[in-house]
Amino acid sequence: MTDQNPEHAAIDGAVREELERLRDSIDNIDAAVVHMLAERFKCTQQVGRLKAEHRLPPADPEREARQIARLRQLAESAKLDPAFAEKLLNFIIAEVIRHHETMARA
Ligand SMILES: O=C(O)C(=O)C[C@]1(C(=O)O)C=C[C@@H](O)C=C1
Repeated sequence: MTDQNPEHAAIDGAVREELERLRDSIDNIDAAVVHMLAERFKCTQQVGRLKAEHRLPPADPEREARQIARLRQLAESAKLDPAFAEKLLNFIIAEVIRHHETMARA
């Protein structure tokens, strides 16, 4: 059944506009996240090279513990779920360690 009420059509239009505006912001934020991650990986690539050259272990669990504690605090003050922030950092670091291990083998 189609809605014939023109007032509803106007509301739908406003909702669609609001959705589009929010999605534009989401797309901008996602682009910023990708660019920031790319910069982070450029840094960790250099760390990986340094570690491989000097035979240092790919992972540093003490450094990770400090990063996680710091990020959880930042998340809390930003009203972001600290558990989510921790999971995200662990996910990123796991990928970095994988890269470091590949470099150490090369
Ligand atoms: O700081 C280091 O030693 C790194 O190798 C970088 C990094 C990170 O991605 O932040 C990755 C692996 C380590 O376990 C700790 C931190």
